[in-house]
Amino acid sequence: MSEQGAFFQSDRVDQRPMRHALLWRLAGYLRPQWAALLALLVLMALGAFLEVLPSELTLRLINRFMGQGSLKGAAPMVAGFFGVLIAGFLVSFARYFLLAKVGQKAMLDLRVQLFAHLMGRSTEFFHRNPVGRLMTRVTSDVQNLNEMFASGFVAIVGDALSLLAIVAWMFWTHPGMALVALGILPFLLVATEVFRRRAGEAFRETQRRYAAINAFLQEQISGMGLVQVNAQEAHSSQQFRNLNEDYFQAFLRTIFAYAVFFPVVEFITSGTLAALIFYAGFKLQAGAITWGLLLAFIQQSSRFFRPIRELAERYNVMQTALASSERIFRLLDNREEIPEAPGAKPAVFAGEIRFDEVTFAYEEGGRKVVRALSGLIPKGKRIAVVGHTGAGKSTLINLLMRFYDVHEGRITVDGVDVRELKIRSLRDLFGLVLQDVFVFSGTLRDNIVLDRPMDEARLTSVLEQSQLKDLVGRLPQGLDTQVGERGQKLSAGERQLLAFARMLYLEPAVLLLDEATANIDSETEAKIQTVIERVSHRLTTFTIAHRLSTIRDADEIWVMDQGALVERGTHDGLISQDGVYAKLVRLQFADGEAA
Ligand SMILES: Nc1ncnc2c1ncn2[C@@H]1O[C@H](COP(=O)(O)OP(=O)(O)OP(=O)(O)O)[C@@H](O)[C@H]1O
Repeated sequence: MSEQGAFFQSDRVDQRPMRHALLWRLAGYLRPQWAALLALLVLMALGAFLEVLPSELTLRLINRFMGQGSLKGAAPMVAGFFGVLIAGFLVSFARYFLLAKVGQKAMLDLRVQLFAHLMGRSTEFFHRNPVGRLMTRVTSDVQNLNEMFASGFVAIVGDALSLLAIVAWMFWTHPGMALVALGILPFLLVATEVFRRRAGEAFRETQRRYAAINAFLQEQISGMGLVQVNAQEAHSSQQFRNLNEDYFQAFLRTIFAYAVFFPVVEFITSGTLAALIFYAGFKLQAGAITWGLLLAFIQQSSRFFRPIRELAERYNVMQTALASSERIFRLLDNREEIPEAPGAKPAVFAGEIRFDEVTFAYEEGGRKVVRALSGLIPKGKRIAVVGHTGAGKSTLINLLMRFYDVHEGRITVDGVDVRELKIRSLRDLFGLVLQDVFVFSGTLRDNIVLDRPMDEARLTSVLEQSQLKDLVGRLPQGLDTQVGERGQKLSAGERQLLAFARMLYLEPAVLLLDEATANIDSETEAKIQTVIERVSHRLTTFTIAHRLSTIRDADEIWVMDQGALVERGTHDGLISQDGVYAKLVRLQFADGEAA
């Protein structure tokens, strides 16, 4: 299956989800706005009443004044007629505004809830769910729900009230004529049902194709550099073209269904009008009805068809929205999170962090990435981890920070299992500097301080310590320089220095460092080394080292191989052992790096 195919598959939901449960849950988002909903109901009832009133007035005006051959005394009725029209306008305005407000407010709550929920998911969850798909949940799926609130739920009640008012008026005025007008119903229902089936599937297909275009765009634009470097432009353009062609075809099928449905409804409507006039002709001849009544009936009949036609359209909107809500609720029900023990304690690090026979695999029953690893990180010491690519070094950081939980063994901070500690306080112990530094769009200052309280003195000292002072001095707007999305305006080395500044501002107890392997010029490299030197005198450091030259002074070096700790000791000790570490050093030396 193609990637897009997989995307559709994963986004496809049962078209017949448990509707009642879904609707009930959705209604929960409207419940806090019960007062506005009540007002809407009143407005809709009023609107339905105001819709039949003009016909009643027409009937009376014609019967009374056409019969008497003069318009004397008609002024109050005509004024009343205009009054009703103006009131109808005002009610319709208030109804529209309130309806949109209720829908948007519900969406606001849902989007905020979704984002908060996303922030609570585990790292594993994000590894398994592509960004594009999660974006769709919070944006277009929520938008579909808005359609449902705006033109679904509440509007259906409005349509039903209108229908009720019209039918009631018809029967009250002339039951015989009402029955003729209602004779249209079976035909209209059959046409609507056929349309609903045809258009419904085409409409959902359009939505899926549109989601695929979004997902493709998201991926391609984020990876545009790679597309251009690998001369993939033509291929990508073709893929994009294919996706759009699919969307176009699906859209045409939807439009076809609409294009057939509306003329059919017009035809049925005209037929009914003809029947009504035919029937009324006999009645008029017999003097059983008046001209006014006939005209008022014709007026109401055309109003009567509108809500029915709209109910058919709204059905499709409801279907799409239900599918979206199913996906949204599936996300909201996702419980993949790192659990915090009920009586979790705040983390205190005064002595040591210990890995105790730790074993871990990323997937249940999968390959063990860390195997029975034991080791000690004493406060104030420098521990370095080395090993081949994929040996499991970064995984140790993931476990320390509790992005994942160990499967066997335990990790303790001053003797307390990390699973017994408050997650926030555990993570606050660590200052993380990874190879791939994430920079948010915003200023340099925002990126260092993040959401922590602003402290100018501390910031100045941090700039000094992290060797960022020169860079800030060179920039025309200094700390207020916008760094661009993902920090594009900074070099890899500058981003590293920024990560150090961010970490130092946090004042953590332990520095977790995954050394950058990216090409950094020797001047920046030297700066980074100076920062590390300074920091390591104050903090406990746990470094994943790629350049072995940088860890000669480490208090202990852990050598990992396929998840296991195979050697440990100081640089000199390990060199004299002439084992794996000595071999790694020789290899790097041969590669041209000073060992
Ligand atoms: N999220 C993940 N899901 C599944 N497997 C993973 C995940 N992250 C890492 N792995 C696998 O776990 C193993 C160890 O990865 P880890 O990142 O710890 O290695 P490393 O020693 O840090 O490598 P490098 O030096 O290249 O950064 C690798 O084989 C990797 O493919």
